[in-house]
Amino acid sequence: MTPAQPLLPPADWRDFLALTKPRVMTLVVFTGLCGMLAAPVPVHPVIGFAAILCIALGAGAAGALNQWYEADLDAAMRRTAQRPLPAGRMERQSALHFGVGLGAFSVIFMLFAVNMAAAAILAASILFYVLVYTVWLKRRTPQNIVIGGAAGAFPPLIGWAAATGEVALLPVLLFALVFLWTPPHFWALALFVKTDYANAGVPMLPVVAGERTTRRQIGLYTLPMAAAAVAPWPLGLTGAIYGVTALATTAIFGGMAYVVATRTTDPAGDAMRPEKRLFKYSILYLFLIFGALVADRWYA
Ligand code: HEM
Ligand SMILES: CC(C)=CCC/C(C)=C/CC/C(C)=C/COP(=O)(O)OP(=O)(O)O
Repeated sequence: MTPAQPLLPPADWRDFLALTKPRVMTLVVFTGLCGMLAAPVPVHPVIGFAAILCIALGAGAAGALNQWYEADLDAAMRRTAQRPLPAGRMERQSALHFGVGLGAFSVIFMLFAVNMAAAAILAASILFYVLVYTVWLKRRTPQNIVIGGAAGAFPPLIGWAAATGEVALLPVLLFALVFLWTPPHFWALALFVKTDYANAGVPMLPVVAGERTTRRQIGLYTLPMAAAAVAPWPLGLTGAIYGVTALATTAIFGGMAYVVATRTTDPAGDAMRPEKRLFKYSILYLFLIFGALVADRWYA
């Protein structure tokens, strides 16, 4: 008979918050909010608040279920070893119950307080992140983040659907923008935390295909991403505030991606490696471009 495992002390609220990956969630919520505010239909503030709350809770639930499933990987990586499960501050079961409960609540609340379309897309994005990305693809293929990254591209569609009850060309282009943005965003980071993924046995592109291929792929994905970013203006879906901001911020993104794509060695003395600069800018970029979308709708 094996001795009973000692029970962990009850986890702190901060540990439950950490399960929701709150820093990544800020951008997920922001793109959802902007998708909602860019819709041609004004939303009642209470409905709008409920929709954004549901996106935040749903994304948080997805983050918790991701951490429940991959506590072993998180334990093997320096960047993630201090999360509540690998650090031993929480039982795995607690993370599972928290994730399932929060996810179910977010979808049901969205259904009754907002509408069916928004609830259905929210449910799809939670399931996509947890089942398609985390369970199915992450440990199997370096294309994991290309396909699985679709989960993080849904929020602008959810926001739009919350306002209008349907989807349209503009939110589909916003989905495409975030979808095509994800590989440069993530692979830029993966270039400088490559050893972490190698240690954990996760087949991320720099580990499996090497640095040169990863750099080239970052450059390649940036081209259709730029097209998706700028397209709403010539298509007449937005005005010049969005168009000019998209052109300028995307040109900067393109320039940085070009440097990353064509760099072969890590030059000594470079204070910040180009891929680190691109990763940081990728986050600012989405904030700026989605912010411009709302400014364009409201002030044009
Ligand atoms: C499968 C796709 C993605 C992967 C694998 C990925 C991975 C990562 C990783 C590993 C980090 C760094 C550290 C961390 O905070 O855990 C990060 C940071 C970040 N990601 Fe992503 N990401 C993806 C998609 C997205 C999407 C769709 C968004 C939002 C639209 C996003 C927003 C952010 C933000 C805001 C940060 C900075 C967090 C901070 O300040 O610490 N990511 N991402
Ligand atoms: C609306 C909704 C349900 C959205 C959820 C989708 C979401 C939060 C997408 C962002 C993707 C993300 C955080 C990937 C992190 O990868 P990882 O899990 O491999 O990162 P890690 O190594 O830090 O655990």
